[in-house]
Amino acid sequence: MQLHTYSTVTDASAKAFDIIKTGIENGSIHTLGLATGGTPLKFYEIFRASKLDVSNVSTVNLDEYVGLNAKDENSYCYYMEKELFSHMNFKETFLPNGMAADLDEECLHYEAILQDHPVDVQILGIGENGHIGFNEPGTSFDSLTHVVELTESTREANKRYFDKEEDVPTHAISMGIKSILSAKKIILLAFGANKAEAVKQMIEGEVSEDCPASVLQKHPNVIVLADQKAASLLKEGIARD
Ligand SMILES: N[C@@H]1[C@@H](O)[C@H](O)[C@@H](COP(=O)(O)O)O[C@@H]1O
Repeated sequence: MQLHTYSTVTDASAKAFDIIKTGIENGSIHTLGLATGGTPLKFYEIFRASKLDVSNVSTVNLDEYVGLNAKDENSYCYYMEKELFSHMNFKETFLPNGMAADLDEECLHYEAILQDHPVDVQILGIGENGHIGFNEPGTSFDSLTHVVELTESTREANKRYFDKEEDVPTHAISMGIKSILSAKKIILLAFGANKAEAVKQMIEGEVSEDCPASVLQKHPNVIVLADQKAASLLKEGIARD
């Protein structure tokens, strides 16, 4: 795992975009894995301002809430349209459908989409409890796309986006840990002091299902782009550049 620390979110996000831009321009990125949440907002701002030609690029998103439709401002589908897709010319864009009548069927369907669109670079954020996508602590490292019951801590952390806490969905569809690890390259963004403990567990902790992000230690090509606050609990002297 490589770690790069930056003094600003903008610098770290610009680095993430540079990597993506290079890959798209040299033809090595056919499918881009995308994430939602507060963390990648600056990255998307830089991305959409670039007006990069992405007509040969497909995207797959990590997750979607169950029960929110594409017009719901809190759905990840709405978020992606607003922050990125409506500004760009992607070939095709995929998210799990949280409104599917048969959610288990939708998980299989989404996994088939992933098989057809192997992810070249996956953008990831990290939850305060170490979750990636919506894979909460305890999720099997062998998991594929599945329906998740959100933990109280995740619902609490995400309630800032909703009018009322009871509006926060209780379930989501998420790519599994195994699905995420099949990406050829992973760029994890982590910003803010509230992510410092999760970043420490991810990088220095033992690889354990108690911290889903720790599984990234086993992936051969992971770059963590963190601000200094998120990296503040890491041991002095840990490799960084
Ligand atoms: N499902 C998303 C994740 O994909 C995201 O990485 C994480 C952190 O969110 P934020 O970036 O808002 O801190 O939690 C959310 O629940």
